[in-house]
Amino acid sequence: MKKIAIVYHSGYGHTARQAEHVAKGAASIDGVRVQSIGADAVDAHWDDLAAADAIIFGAPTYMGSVSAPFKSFMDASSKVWFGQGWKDKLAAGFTNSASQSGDKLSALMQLSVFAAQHGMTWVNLGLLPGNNNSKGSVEDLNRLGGFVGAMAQSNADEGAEAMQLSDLRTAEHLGARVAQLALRLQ
Ligand SMILES: Cc1cc2nc3c(=O)[nH]c(=O)nc-3n(C[C@H](O)[C@H](O)[C@H](O)COP(=O)(O)O)c2cc1C
Repeated sequence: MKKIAIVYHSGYGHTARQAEHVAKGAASIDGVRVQSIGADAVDAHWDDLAAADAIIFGAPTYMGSVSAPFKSFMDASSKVWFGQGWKDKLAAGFTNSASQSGDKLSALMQLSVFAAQHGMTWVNLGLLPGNNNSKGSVEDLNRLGGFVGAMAQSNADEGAEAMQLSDLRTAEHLGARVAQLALRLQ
């Protein structure tokens, strides 16, 4: 069994829903066990992260970067960094924000640099952009056109239940991709 951990923060539930779909995608692959961990509850789960084959990081984009509780988790992980305890594990990332762009790429770049500092191997989204030609639509997978990780956009005046299904399917794709790659590294 390959172990996939998802560490995420969500202030208002949108990124939590995105995380659920990353987990759903990973769990759809045989031979994989998935564990979702709230970034603010990580203290009970350092051993689980040490045992994981892959860790997928997720945070909402707040002020053009990952949210503060997620950054606290990043800083707390420096204890692991000293011993390079996550070296060569797979890593991937996802983020969600209100604007179509909203500087989500900045948050994903933070996550990928974070993974690199830990010596992890970054898994990109592996999808061509959707909704970028005259036949495209918001229903397209990867409609926001990210490459580094999975993006989702949530209207500022709506709850997580109103999130775009295409963004949730894109999250599922990322989870499944990480699980498949983890299995390839037997
Ligand atoms: C403090 C704060 C800062 C935010 N900054 C951004 C931003 O930089 N770009 C953006 O598009 N949306 C921004 N938003 C909107 C959130 O990204 C959006 O509401 C998101 O769906 C929240 O995810 P969550 O429910 O998982 O917390 C911000 C929201 C808050 C509360």
